[in-house]
Amino acid sequence: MADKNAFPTYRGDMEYFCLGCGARYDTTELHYTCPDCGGVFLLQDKNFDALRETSGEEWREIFDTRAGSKNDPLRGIFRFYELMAPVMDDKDIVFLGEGNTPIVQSSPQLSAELDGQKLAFKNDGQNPSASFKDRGMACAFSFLNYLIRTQGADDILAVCASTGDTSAAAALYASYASDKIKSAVLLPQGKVTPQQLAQPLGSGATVLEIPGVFDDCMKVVEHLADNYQVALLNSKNAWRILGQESYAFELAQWYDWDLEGKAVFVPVGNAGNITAIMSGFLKMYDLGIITALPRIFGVQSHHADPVYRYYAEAPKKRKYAPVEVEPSVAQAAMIGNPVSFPRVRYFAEKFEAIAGEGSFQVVQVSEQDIIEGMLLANRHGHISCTQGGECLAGLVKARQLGLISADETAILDATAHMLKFIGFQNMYYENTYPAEYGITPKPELANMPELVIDAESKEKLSAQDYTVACASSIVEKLGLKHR
Ligand SMILES: N[C@@H](CCOP(=O)(O)O)C(=O)O
Repeated sequence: MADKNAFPTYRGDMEYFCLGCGARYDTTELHYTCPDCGGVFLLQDKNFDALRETSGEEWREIFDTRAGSKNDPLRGIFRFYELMAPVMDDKDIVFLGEGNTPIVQSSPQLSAELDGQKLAFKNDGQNPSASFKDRGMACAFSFLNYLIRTQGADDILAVCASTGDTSAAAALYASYASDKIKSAVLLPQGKVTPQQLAQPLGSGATVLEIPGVFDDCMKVVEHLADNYQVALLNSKNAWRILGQESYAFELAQWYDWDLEGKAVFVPVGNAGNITAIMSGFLKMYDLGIITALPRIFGVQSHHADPVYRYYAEAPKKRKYAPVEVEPSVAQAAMIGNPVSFPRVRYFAEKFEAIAGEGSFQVVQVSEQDIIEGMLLANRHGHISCTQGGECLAGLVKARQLGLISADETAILDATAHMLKFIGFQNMYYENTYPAEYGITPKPELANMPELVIDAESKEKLSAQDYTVACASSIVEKLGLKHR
């Protein structure tokens, strides 16, 4: 019987593997891109075969037992330690409560509105900085701690470009992990929500802005990482990808490791998340922990859709090209040149090789569909961000295209907390969208506060009469009946 509190004794031997030229590098230093060809890296465990000595059933039991662990390093994403980044010691692991986010079944009414579709949201906005990025940061910062402990690394400046979630997460974990780590974040001026902007400021990071979009910021931090001593915390950093694989592990565990008839919808921005999710499912499949892969649907807005465009072409005609983005309410995915595109292509091929054609698809949705997807979900008791709304819109689109049936359970990735993106709801209700979004609010969906009594009337009333007048006005508005 596995001990739920025992930190694993297994240690992997991780190496960087370049998807461009196949070069391999050891992990004694941080790499982001291949020094030989500039390609992106994946991290692979040279000892992975040793994990096959444990059966799928035994792994399931180990992870189920650890789910009840009272040992902090194992309480979050690192309960799947052997599958992720098995080089750190327990003392390296940063645990801020990330992971274990719930999968909430859709309300019966929402399912009925969607023609009987089975669906659920995985609420990754319930992570500490209110987005899925915390999964990746927990892993990447734990690895920085490992470098500090094993190699005496000191005075680390963690940098990232961000649309808002990555910077919030990087700043939070940097402020907690070690006094040897400082954080600086680079944001596209005016294109990060006020809530997201407040997060790195509150965590004490240096917050820098430039005019432009996320893609411009990404190029700048890539330049910094190529030429200066900084630690890049975007998902180009392959340690981030490993942490984000935990989304797939948790999802499988939630469904008791049975993924038959499941389809996972993921918004695609910089494409690190869909990469990690596919990688996670493939690892579990490889080890017999799951015996069926779920189908994967990437979703992109028509205002930021390079990955959709690529897969819309017939396989032989496909040619990747970045796009110029236009304003998007799915602001976290407003990215025209996703750095993880080569990783998506790599894992999508593997998915299709195992699960066949149709196991990986990308659908495109409109801005109008995205915001109304969010509003629809939240009116039925969910806490979906605009990216969750994008997934809902993607599900509707997939149904329209006949790509999914009502009986398949769609799990939608609500990547962040709705409150981070609440300004987009307000703009819809107040009908204040700039024309570039291409959104026309439906007046019947608007919901605004109603003043019960004005300040001038209040002035003229005694305290008791004021209470009665307010109550009378409410009675009239709501049509209440006497008891
Ligand atoms: N939407 C992201 C964009 C950067 O993504 P990353 O996963 O590569 O860090 C953000 O929140 O900044």
